[in-house]
Amino acid sequence: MRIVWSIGDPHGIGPEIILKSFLKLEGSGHSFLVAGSYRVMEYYRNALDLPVELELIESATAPVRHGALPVLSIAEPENITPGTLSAEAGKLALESLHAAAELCREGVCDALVTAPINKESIALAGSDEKGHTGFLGKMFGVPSPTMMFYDPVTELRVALATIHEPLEQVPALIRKMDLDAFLSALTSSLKTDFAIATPRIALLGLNPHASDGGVMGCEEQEIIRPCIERLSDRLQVEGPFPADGFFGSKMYQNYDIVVAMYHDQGLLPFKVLAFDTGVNVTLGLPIVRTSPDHGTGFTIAGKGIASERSCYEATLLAITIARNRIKQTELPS
Ligand SMILES: NC(=O)C1=CN([C@@H]2O[C@H](COP(=O)(O)OP(=O)(O)OC[C@H]3O[C@@H](n4cnc5c(N)ncnc54)[C@H](O)[C@@H]3O)[C@@H](O)[C@H]2O)C=CC1
Ligand SMILES: NCC(=O)COP(=O)(O)O
Repeated sequence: MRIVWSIGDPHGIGPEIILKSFLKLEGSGHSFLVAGSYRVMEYYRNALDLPVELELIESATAPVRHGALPVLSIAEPENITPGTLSAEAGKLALESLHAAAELCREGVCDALVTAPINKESIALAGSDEKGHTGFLGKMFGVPSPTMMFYDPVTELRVALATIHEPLEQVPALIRKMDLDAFLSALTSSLKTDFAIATPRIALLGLNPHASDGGVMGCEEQEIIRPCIERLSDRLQVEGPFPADGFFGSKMYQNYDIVVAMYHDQGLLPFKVLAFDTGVNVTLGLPIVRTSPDHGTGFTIAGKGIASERSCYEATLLAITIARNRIKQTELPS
């Protein structure tokens, strides 16, 4: 497989975790490429004294010296200042993401692994995107890709019904969204990307205690429960479960995936359980995209102490999903 890493925010820990992941993956039989900036990669390689040979390439198909990490230069920033917000950094992050995704669309690379971007820096660069998921959704004409997190150690999977939305808008969005279509698409993606034939899905409630029969809120009775009933003969969906005890009691172990109604409801427990090893996956895109589960880590950028584990796991998962998709296309129809 050929994997492209988009460089992420050049002032964050992205370049460092890419370099450290490459040291672990070089010799794995797969090939790797960074879309971003040679100067930035060289800066972190030198500052952190990481023994990676870099090679500047003009095109993604150019031949590369054995053992070197090729870097496709998308832009070369004037200033590299770890831990700072900047429009130039945000612009490079987005341009690298676009170029890397194009390489996957063209079939030059088999999967995209994105290093973290900083949402404030991309806003300074003039973007109104809230992250990779929305950016890639627009780029590939997929209106609502699904954000899912996977921990390869515990096999915990968490998907989000709503993603980067202000909390006050969540109930209206849950009412407005097509939850049936969301769950059907989730089931299909788990089949193709994770080879789970009949995924068992747990839906969390929106309100405290899943509203205790309507005592504190009504979305469970009006939206979530009817959806589960409608789908009961087609999909394995259960709930709505009270969110507060669901993870602590390990109920999640009875399911292939947990659907949280909003960002922090799902990601808070996920990151408590799996921060180091967790992976962010975008489901529903024509290309394979994974990412570490953490952000740009500005307070530790340039210090050499960032863990590459999540980026490494994201890269392994991207390879697995790319393989699973190929296997699916080879199945008799
Ligand atoms: N995939 C992506 O592009 C993501 C981007 N972000 C963005 O990143 C920016 C910073 O977000 P924060 O909320 O501060 O989260 P963060 O994940 O960057 O940092 C949270 C804490 O975890 C630590 N940390 C993060 N990654 C680490 C690693 N690999 N090794 C050791 N320690 C690590 C940081 O030092 C900090 O103490 C924001 O703009 C956010 O929106 C956040 C999550 C994912
Ligand atoms: N909380 C997840 C996150 O911020 C990453 O979002 P995305 O960049 O994968 O859309």
